[in-house]
Amino acid sequence: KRKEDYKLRELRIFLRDICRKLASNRRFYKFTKPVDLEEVTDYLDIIKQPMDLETMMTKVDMHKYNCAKEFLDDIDLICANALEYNPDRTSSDKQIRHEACSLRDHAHALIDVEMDSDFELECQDIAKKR
Ligand SMILES: COC(=O)N1C[C@@H]2C[C@@H]3O[C@]2(Cc2nccnc23)C1
Repeated sequence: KRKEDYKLRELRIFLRDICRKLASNRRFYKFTKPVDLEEVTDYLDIIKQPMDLETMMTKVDMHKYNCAKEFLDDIDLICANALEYNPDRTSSDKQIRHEACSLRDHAHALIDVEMDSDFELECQDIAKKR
């Protein structure tokens, strides 16, 4: 329906801005592009559903997100993947796990601050029907 499509267009504009802010934060550099599978040859043995911020920006443009919760589910996937692939008590693993938790918390905080909660509830109703 036309009114629903206007709401989803507003959601896409909002999600592109969130994605841009996260991808421009140097702390989240490791999460901006897919893990290089030629460099990290065992990555897909461990991580069954890779995700990154560039892929998420493409998904926004392809109308894959019908509410902010679906967007945050992919942010949570980026974080869970990093915790799973980098579990050791080495400083490098600890650092990427910290960065992943920071990405997750920043994303949820940005959406809670900038998103009208009634608007998200309307989007979640649209998402259920699609
Ligand atoms: C989201 O990013 C990650 O989970 N990782 C894990 C990989 C292990 C380590 O760091 C990553 C990239 C990399 N490339 C070459 C050699 N070693 C590494 C980034």
